[in-house]
Amino acid sequence: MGEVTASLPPDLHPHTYPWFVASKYNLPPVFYLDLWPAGQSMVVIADVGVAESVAVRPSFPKSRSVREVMAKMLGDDNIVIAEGDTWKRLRAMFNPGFSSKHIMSFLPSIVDEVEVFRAKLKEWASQDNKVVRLEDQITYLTVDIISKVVLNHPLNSQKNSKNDLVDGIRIMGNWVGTRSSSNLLKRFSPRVFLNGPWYFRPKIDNYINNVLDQRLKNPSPSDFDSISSSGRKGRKRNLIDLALDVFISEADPVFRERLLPQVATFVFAGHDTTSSTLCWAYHLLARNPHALAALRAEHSAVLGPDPAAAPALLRTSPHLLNELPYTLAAIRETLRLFPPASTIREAPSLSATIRDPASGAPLPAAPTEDTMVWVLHSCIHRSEALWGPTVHDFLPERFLPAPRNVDPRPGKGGGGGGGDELPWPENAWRPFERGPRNCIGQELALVEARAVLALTAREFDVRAAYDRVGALAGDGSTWEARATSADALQEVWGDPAYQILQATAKPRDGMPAVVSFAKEV
Ligand code: HEM
Repeated sequence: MGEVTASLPPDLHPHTYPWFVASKYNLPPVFYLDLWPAGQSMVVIADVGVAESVAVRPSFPKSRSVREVMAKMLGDDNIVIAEGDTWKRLRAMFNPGFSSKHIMSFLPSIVDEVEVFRAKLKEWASQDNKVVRLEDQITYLTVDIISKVVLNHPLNSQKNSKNDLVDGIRIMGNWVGTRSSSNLLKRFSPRVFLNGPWYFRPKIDNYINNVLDQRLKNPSPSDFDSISSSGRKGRKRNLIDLALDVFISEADPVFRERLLPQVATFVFAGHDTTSSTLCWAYHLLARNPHALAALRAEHSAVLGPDPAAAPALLRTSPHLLNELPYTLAAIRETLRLFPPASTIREAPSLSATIRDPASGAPLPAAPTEDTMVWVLHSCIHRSEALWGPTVHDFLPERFLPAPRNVDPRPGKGGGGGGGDELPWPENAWRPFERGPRNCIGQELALVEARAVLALTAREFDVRAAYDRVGALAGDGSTWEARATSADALQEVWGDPAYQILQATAKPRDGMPAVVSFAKEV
């Protein structure tokens, strides 16, 4: 392990290391990793069949370490860590609010927020070579969107980035990264205490409580009308309305107390993974001109030649978002290469339920007491055995239906026009996990990501600029506390952009980037 860590950046996300360990020692797709004293020992699951028998049938409970962190950050019994009947009731209450039809009814509000972001891109592109922290900026966009979807509350953090909710959630994300750091000095530094939930949770709770008070006093605000996906005007139901329905029908006396952690969880889980995904999408598109060209061509074909007319068109014809298969494929491919999350479970004993992936025989004794059972998306998504020799390449085509699911790059088996069919193994794409505890917000994430790319990718080139990270020193971002040391190794898979742990997996240093007006690719 020491040799592997020495060859990688010290702040690399813990979910990336096992891939390198497995490759170096040619390990099977299920193996133990003992990280003591730096962390809890774990069973790494990089086999799709075994992943299914941990997360899908049956679906084992979330691991103790995840429960502890999430409870501290967002409150006990929040939907991500709740189990049994408590979880079932919450999931049933909120599922309808995340159906694709329901999510599409929010598209006009999403487009409004993307327009604010688009104006900012325009401003940055007009300033010669300005460097921005892309992750910060996209987070303001995604947190504003989730606040509208959950609470119908305009956070306006894109226009004024400071408020207790956004600051608190971001600084606590930092706390998660530092408290799990393999650097023990960092892990036990006073900063960990000061940036932790002890200080920020009350602020976050207070902010949400104030919004909830207003909402509960006024359950039917007049600004609820929206254009539905069918084009009809109707009343949009925020997640909070769905919860209110249950409150009214069941007269639940502890409703308010239980609602707070759910709202905090939706705001947290609903912005940060989507924001990283968009950073990676811009980055990968910039590095892969063939994909950027195909994406732009699709936008022109479906949304018309004038990018400035696209926001109005999407507001009145939300269904057009479903006619962008290449854009969706590009987002799926982004999530394959840079999955922002995964699932860590607690299984009583793996031998009781799972079979050896190679022989199909029951596993020999595989004790899992006090062990994290980690379905590792970063290993499954980068397995050459599953995805073939192009596993590290960005090829959205693999997610297109036949006959378009071929490698389009010259010389790849098709005599200059592409030709090799790209594998997409069943169940091996699992960024939202699968089974009953899969991501409730996946439809929202995919709608948001498509809307952002559809309304910005044609007009702007957005490029990571790690060589300019110094220009961001002193910018007051929460990223400053985690700035990568200039002496440290700064590349993984030949890319200066790699994932670090900051609540979820985020691009290091918040992805310094330069925005310019689009050139032909
Ligand atoms: C690209 C964006 C996203 C990714 C990659 C992602 C990924 C995941 C994953 C892997 C899980 C399973 C976690 C586990 O088993 O411990 C999960 C669960 C969850 N996600 Fe997401 N997520 C995304 C966006 C969202 C959004 C927009 C929301 C909106 C509120 C959301 C809300 C949740 C919730 C509430 C759960 C827990 C569901 C349950 O246990 O019933 N996520 N997500």
